[in-house]
Amino acid sequence: MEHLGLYLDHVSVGGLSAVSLTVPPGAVVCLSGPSGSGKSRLLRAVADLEPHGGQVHLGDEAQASCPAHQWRQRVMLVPADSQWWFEAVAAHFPDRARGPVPSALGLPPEVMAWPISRLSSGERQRLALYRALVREPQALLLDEPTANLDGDSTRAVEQWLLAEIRRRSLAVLWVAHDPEQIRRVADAHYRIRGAELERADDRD
Ligand SMILES: Nc1ncnc2c1ncn2[C@@H]1O[C@H](COP(=O)(O)OP(=O)(O)OP(=O)(O)O)[C@@H](O)[C@H]1O
Repeated sequence: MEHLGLYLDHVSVGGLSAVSLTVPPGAVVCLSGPSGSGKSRLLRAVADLEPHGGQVHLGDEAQASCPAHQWRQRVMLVPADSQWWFEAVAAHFPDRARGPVPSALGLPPEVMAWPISRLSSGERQRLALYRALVREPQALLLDEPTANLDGDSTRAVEQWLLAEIRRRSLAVLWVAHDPEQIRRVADAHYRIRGAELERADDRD
């Protein structure tokens, strides 16, 4: 598969104006900022789920010239609260992914047979990440992907995600609050300050 970067060119949504940044293929760009500063809305704009100003490109393809459902398949949002439609976990996965889930997720082999209703928030979050990856996107938009996990699970999921991101050369925008996590996973880190994004120096 072709390796494509994600490019935001003067994207404006809500209180954020003119956000420009580049996410190279295989790289993680972290976004942080106060609660309510617009991180989730920015991800939704990049996923073409929210009206916005400016342009987003995946490689040389413009979001505006791509049908929304195709764009969202290629630039996939994993929201903080994942949505599930069917009763069983397996029904949300293609046949080829209904076997055992990766061991790094810390879930038992029978998880695919479980009803969605019994999943804990952390189990849902890990399965939502796996569901996104098996759909083979080219870019991932992760909204606090480990928010419901304990420290050990967080480390395991981070390592698994990073290995998949490198192996698949995915361009990744990753919203995170924890400075330690940002240090571990980010190739670049931007912080929202007021209406703007500023490059953060992680030694401060
Ligand atoms: N569709 C919408 N229309 C108008 N305002 C909205 C809409 N969606 C969210 N907002 C507002 O935009 C602001 C930014 O919301 P957003 O969810 O992006 O924040 P956030 O930075 O992700 O916060 P948190 O860290 O708490 O998740 C909030 O004040 C929110 O109430």
